[in-house]
Amino acid sequence: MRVKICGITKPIQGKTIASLGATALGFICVRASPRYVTPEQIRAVIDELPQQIDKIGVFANSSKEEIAQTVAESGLTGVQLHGDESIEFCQQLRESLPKVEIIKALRIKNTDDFTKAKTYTKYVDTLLLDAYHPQQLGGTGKTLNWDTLQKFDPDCPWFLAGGLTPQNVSEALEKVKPSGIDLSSGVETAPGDKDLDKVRDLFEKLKN
Ligand SMILES: O=C(O)c1ccccc1N[C@@H]1O[C@H](COP(=O)(O)O)[C@@H](O)[C@H]1O
Repeated sequence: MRVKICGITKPIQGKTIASLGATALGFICVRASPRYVTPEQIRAVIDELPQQIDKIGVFANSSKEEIAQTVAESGLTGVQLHGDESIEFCQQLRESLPKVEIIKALRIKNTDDFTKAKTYTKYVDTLLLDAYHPQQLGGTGKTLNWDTLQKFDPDCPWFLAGGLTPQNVSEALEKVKPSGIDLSSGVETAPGDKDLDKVRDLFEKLKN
């Protein structure tokens, strides 16, 4: 199973989290977020990482040009679209960045959003489901209702996100069978500052 730890800001934390077992690290490219990092800061983290780990930039309603420029400057291998990006936008971005993994994130408000999520599967590489919050785009610590996700089985790989912690991840994975999980605020001491003990605890829980 893929394990993505998101909201990395510090090279030493990125390197340690990769060595603990993360398969992907995420970098917030949304300026309004307290976890925002510039392309130069992302590059400084990526320079310390093993080649095989996925390096995902998180964007929300950015232009294709801005995304492409950030990818080129930083060395990202994937982009997570966490805003209101349309199917057409995802399709065009995939054409212009054919070697980059395109992940469409959907913030789930009600069960209609599962149907909406499935309409993207042909046009992206991966889906990500996060919890809806009226004021914040992500990194909210809010969980999805995992019971409603038991039958979610799209035609492409998908990440479960939203409020996952070392304490609740086992319960989530008993109920839901995603291709990967994504954690941010559940393994932090403060926004953008990862708690390495919590990350260790997470990987211990995932071994069982
Ligand atoms: O983390 C942020 O600040 C953020 C800002 C804008 C869009 C997405 C953001 N984070 C994403 O939120 C989810 C879940 O986070 P959490 O585990 O509930 O804290 C995760 O996919 C992050 O990539």
